[in-house]
Amino acid sequence: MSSLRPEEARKLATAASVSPLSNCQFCGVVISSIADEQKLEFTNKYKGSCTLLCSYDSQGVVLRVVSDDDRSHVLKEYMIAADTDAAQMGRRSYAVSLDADNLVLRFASEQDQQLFRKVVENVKHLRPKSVFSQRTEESSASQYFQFYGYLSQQQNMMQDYVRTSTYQRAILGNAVDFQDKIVLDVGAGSGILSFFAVQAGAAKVYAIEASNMAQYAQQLVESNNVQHKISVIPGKIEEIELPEKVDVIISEPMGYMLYNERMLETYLHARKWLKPQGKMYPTHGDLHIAPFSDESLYSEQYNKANFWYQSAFHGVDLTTLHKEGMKEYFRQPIVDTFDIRICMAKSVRHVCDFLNDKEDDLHLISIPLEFHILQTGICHGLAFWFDVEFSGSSQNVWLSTSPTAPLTHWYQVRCLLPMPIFIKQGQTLTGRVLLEANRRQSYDVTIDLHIEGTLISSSNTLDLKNPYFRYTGAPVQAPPGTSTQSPSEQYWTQVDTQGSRNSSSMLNGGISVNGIGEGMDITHGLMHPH
Ligand SMILES: C[S@@+](CC[C@H](N)C(=O)[O-])C[C@H]1O[C@@H](n2cnc3c(N)ncnc32)[C@H](O)[C@@H]1O
Repeated sequence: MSSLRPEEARKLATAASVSPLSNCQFCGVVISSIADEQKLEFTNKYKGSCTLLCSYDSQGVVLRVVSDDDRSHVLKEYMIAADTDAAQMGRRSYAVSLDADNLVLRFASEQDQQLFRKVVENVKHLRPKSVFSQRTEESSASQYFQFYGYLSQQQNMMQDYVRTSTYQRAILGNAVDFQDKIVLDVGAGSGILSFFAVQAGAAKVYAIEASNMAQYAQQLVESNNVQHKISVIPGKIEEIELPEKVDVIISEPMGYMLYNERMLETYLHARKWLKPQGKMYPTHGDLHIAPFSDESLYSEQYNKANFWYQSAFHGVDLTTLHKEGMKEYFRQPIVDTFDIRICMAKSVRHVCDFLNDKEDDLHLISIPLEFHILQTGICHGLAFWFDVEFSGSSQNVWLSTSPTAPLTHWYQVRCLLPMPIFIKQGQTLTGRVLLEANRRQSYDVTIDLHIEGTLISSSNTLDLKNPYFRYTGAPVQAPPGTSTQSPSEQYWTQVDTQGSRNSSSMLNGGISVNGIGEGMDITHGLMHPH
């Protein structure tokens, strides 16, 4: 029989996310001490069963033992501290060394034993590591959540008009999926998506945010008077508890090249809270991959590395580092935008199904490639972009980061080959992209390309965590060599030369235009020489 009140049990179960822990108690506990360690003989320490009263203080947990028959006075007081030795014994018992006593606590139920274990682990900081902390270096996580704790970073995303408006349209355009529903916002940030869910009629939104932004989200919730609808829960999705399952999960977990930040895993993890037939907004993501040709990008990187090719830089020979310099530059994925006509073949699409894919499917992603080359040229690497789709009951909405769509803060990403390959129209380029997740919340990206029927191949491994942000804001240039007509003639054709001819003849006829007229011979100035 458990004496733990339901709300206390819940708090203990969520020990990792609730701080400070509240007090709790276990009754019906039989306490034995080890009489003979060799023979594993136990003697009852106290007559009958006892109640353990646990209360937290700064040093750990104070454990008071009272008899179940007479609770009026404390039989013994122990301290469970970080260095307390403790171990589970079977399903209902726990061995613990407290002061000079080696005790075995036999609990009334398995559940009690498990909850007690959480109490001990929490004190000892031995609580089982969450999925998130298992896969993430501590330094990476703290830097990551510090970044998202800045209002300016949330603002940066919120001000991506294409992104934010598309989310709002996807949610409001499918209000039927939100009306009176329970919603989970994974990585709520400022809470903007939670507000959209409320606008669409949600009954309740759980907004989970691991960074300090959770406090600001709470302020926005209160100042917008929706505290009865939006419940901000600070913490990581992998570590928090919800009081109920949800109908819809909303999130914006996409990083560069879709997978950077590894937040998609968090999004998939959150499905443990989704009711059967529940909805995911967005529902799936498509990663597009295409071979590209861009000599100017290639030579820009190559020439930067050539700095290390100097044999007398201020009198110092740098050339020994040239190879490493080259490697470093070519390990950086390039983040910027481009004209899609640099792509030499139709993109290959790799789908991530947010409703069905498993979290660990994203640990190693292998994407086979087959491109049918549309234009002869030098392939300098692979270009990547992604789209996500919100499959709603009323309508499907797409958010695209394609070079053919309006620019977003995800731009596009290109991975260069240090050794580009010449390929002809009609040839087939095969190979694969391998995305290997790392503990820095990112991926090592290996690209392998091979021209079918030849011995020509090229490969590279890049570090997605350390991209080169190349975007300058300058308008995208058409790739050289794409004009099939005279651009000069094309320009003048679209200018209304006929209109200016008409006005000049009117001037010749003596009619004043804009006050310029009689007596002034300006006709040749208005005429086009043909
Ligand atoms: C790309 S931002 C999106 C913020 C907001 N939903 C929006 O659309 O403007 C992702 C947010 O998720 C949070 N986040 C990332 N991983 C998380 C996790 N495991 N648990 C909770 N929050 C997380 C980050 O701190 C960040 O604020």
